[in-house]
Amino acid sequence: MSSPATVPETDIDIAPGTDPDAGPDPTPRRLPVATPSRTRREIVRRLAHHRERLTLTLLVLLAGTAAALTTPPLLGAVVDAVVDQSGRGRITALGGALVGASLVSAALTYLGGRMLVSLVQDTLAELREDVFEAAVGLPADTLESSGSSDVVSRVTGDVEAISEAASGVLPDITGAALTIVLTVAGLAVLDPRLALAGLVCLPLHWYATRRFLARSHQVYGDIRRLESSRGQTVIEAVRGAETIRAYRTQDTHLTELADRSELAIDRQRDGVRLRNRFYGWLNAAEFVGLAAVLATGYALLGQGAITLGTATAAALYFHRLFGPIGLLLTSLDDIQRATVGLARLVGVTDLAPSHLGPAVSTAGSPLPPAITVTGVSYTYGNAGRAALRDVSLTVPGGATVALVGASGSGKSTLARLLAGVGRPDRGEITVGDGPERGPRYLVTQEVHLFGGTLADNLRLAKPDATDGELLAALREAGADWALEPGRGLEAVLGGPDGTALDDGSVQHLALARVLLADPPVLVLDEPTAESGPASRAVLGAALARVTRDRTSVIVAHRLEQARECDHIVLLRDGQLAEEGTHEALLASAGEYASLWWAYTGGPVPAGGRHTAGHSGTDASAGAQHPGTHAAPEPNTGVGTDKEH
Ligand SMILES: Nc1ncnc2c1ncn2[C@@H]1O[C@H](COP(=O)(O)OP(=O)(O)OP(=O)(O)O)[C@@H](O)[C@H]1O
Repeated sequence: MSSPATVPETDIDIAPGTDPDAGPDPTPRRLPVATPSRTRREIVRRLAHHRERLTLTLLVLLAGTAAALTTPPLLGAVVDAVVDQSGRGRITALGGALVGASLVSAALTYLGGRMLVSLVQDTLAELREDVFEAAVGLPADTLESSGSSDVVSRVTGDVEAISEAASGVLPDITGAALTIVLTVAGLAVLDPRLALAGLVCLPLHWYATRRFLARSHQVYGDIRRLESSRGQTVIEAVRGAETIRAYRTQDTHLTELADRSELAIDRQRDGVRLRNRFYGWLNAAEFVGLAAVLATGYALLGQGAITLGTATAAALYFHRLFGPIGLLLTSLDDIQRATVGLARLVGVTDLAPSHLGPAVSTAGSPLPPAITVTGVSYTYGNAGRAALRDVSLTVPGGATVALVGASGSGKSTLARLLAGVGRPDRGEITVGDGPERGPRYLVTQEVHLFGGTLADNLRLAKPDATDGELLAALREAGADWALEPGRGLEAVLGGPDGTALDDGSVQHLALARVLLADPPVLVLDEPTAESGPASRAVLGAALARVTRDRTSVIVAHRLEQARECDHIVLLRDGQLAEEGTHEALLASAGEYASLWWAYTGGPVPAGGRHTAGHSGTDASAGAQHPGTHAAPEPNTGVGTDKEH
């Protein structure tokens, strides 16, 4: 596979080039937005899952509308009965039928509306879940480059817009659409000429609607993007409040926020202007249509072609259309907003791994997959220098490979790419026979603990794990502290009343999560870096158990950790400098050997020097001058650049 496809093979657009917020500040690359046809297909596909419910709902609504449409002819019949002096009995019977039809219509319309809302809300809930799932699974670089508020605004603002449209206008517009169709049919039954007269308003409706839709899609899309961009500015300012205060750049940030708010407000004003013009056109169309029906009715009555009751029924029918047509067209506003929201949600779901290509399947394969890295280069967006340059290596299936090298040599960057977090600018990474994406698991030293119990934190990795499995994983990960009396799976972690865990314990928990998730490929970035010497030994043993039977890559800060691995890769300045087994690398007397002898106080390789006897020497510390075999300084801890 060549360089990464940022957008999958589904037909989705990156937000249009006419990005209105390209004004005050270049905004981050946006998450994709699905095209209208892709959005339609997705909605149809999702509704098809509820085919029976949908059919039943439409039938109930149709029956309700049909019942309502019996009222104009019944009223017309009352008029004729009065004109013909048919007697009180007939008029009373017609009145009773009118009341009955109205009650049946109201009951069925209410029931159909409730059924429709519940159906749409269920479908929306499924979509929302998929969006969350896709967002959580997005590579960090996609999220970083699109700005976190983009995702946030999609799962809040967009879902809200759709939800409002679904419960507010959708039942009404479905009823309105049915009413329009049945009313025109009713008019045609009364007299086709009356129906034709009513239809003269259609060209005006058509013109106004097309004009409105053509512009409003763009305007509403712009509004949502501008709001998301404004949100991003606020989030960034809150996150960086300390820095902003330290550098006294509050004014700059406030100006930027004001600029973005101004842009959003301007575009919202455009939206209001657009709507007002549209409503003006609708009123004009209704005036023309009713005038045409009344004039035609008057002419036909004059010729004796219809009765007064029929003319009355026709006028009432047409008048009944005002409401539904107006409602349908004015609801286009909400529908348009909801459609824009849907396109943005479908755009995110299309980024889910299932849409990006087949996941690597290890089913049926006895060995965990090998990882092949070919000519991989990577540069961070804001950095001038490449973090990785043309790196190629192979991790055989089931092997454990250590990455070592000076601080900043690219170990963490390579680890992230190997774990599928971010994609190389050039070159490719394959896992087994599969593409770049696959079931890989990354553990960094920054293990996140969520509020909740120990069991909750473990079940993140395997939601259906039994208590027995959780305890077994903890035991195997060396987390004996968790099994002590008074602790246990229900111990609450974090918070004022919760159990505080030290760094080593948190690492145990991370390893237990790996055992539960049981991934075929595991990438561990500095897994024991934060632990003290005693717990380091326990963690080291646990690490050996965790890496067993999987393909593992470990960013090894301590050389004794690297020594335990099947293969060692030394990076220098973003390039692969040395690789081999511990013994082979010592024999070659290169940089690795130099670091090792410095650490253990053993022989000094030719041309090298070392400071002997550091306990716990960091494999990356001290080697700040790429290419030199300078001995490491005493261990000063782990690399400091943790901005990944
Ligand atoms: N988020 C980032 N943005 C820009 N540059 C970065 C970022 N993260 C790392 N770098 C740069 O990329 C290069 C490789 O960094 P990386 O963290 O991969 O090295 P490392 O060998 O893991 O270092 P350490 O042992 O200190 O963690 C360094 O020059 C670093 O400054």
